[in-house]
Amino acid sequence: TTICGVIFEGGVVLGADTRATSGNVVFEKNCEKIHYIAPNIYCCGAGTAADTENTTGLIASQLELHRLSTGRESRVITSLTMLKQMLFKYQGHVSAALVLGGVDLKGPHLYTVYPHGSSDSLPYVTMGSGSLAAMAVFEANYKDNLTEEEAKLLVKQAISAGIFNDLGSGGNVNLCVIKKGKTEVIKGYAQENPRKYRRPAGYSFPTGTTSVLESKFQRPVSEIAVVTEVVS
Ligand SMILES: C#CCCCC(=O)N[C@@H](Cc1ccccc1)C(=O)N[C@@H](CC(C)C)B(O)O
Repeated sequence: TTICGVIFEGGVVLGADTRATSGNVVFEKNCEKIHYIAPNIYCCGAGTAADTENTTGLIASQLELHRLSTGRESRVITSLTMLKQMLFKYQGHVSAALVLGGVDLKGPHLYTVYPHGSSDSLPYVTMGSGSLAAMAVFEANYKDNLTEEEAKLLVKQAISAGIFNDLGSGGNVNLCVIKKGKTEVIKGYAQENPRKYRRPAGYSFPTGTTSVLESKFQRPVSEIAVVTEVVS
C-alpha cells in the first residue's frame, strides 16, 4: 500500500493506491483504502485490510453516536484519540497503519496512527509499503500554503511513485479533498495502468450450436438413477 496526506491552505488532501496483495499475488486490483470516519473526517489505511476496515468502521460508528449526543460536528482530535487508544489496547496485534485527516472548527488536521497506538501530527505524511517512494516525492516538492490543485497533483505524484516503484502498491490513484463544509472523494483520479488487451466482450455462439436433447427436469427420477448407474 501507498497512502498519504498533505495540508494545503484550504484543508487536507488524502491519497491512496488500490492494490491488495496476498504474498506475491495481487488479491484485489481496485480496493478502497480511504475510509469514511465523519462527514469532515476521512482515514486512509495500510496493513491488514480487515483490521483497517473494522478499526475505521468502529470509530466512525462511535463518532456518529457522539455527534448525536453532543449535536456538534466531530473534531479530528476525537477520532485520533479513539483510534490510538483502541490500537494501543491491542498492543499492535491489530495491524492498522493509518493516515487520518479532516477539517473541524479548529482548522485542518493531519495525523498518522501506527498499529501500536503512537501518532504524529505533521503537514505531510505517508504510510504503507510504498511510503518511502511517496515520501521522496514530498521531501522534494512539498511547500507550505499549496493551492488545492497543487496539493491534489502533489498527492497524485506521491501515490504514483508508490504504484510504480513498490510491488505492494498498484492500480489507480484515489483522492479525498476535505475543506471547511465540503468533502469530495475522487475515485480513479488517475488511472495509469489500463488493461492492455480486453478479452472479447462475451462469446457469440449462434443459437443451436449445442442442441438441447432433453432437460433433466422433464425425465422421471428413475431414469436419472439409471443414467447415473451406467456412468459410475
Ligand atoms: C489472504 C488474504 C487477504 C489479505 C488481504 C490483505 O489484507 N492484504 C494486505 C497485505 C497482507 C497483510 C496481512 C496478511 C496478508 C496480507 C494488503 O494488501 N494491505 C494493503 C492495504 C489493505 C487495506 C488492502 B497495503 O498495506 O499493502
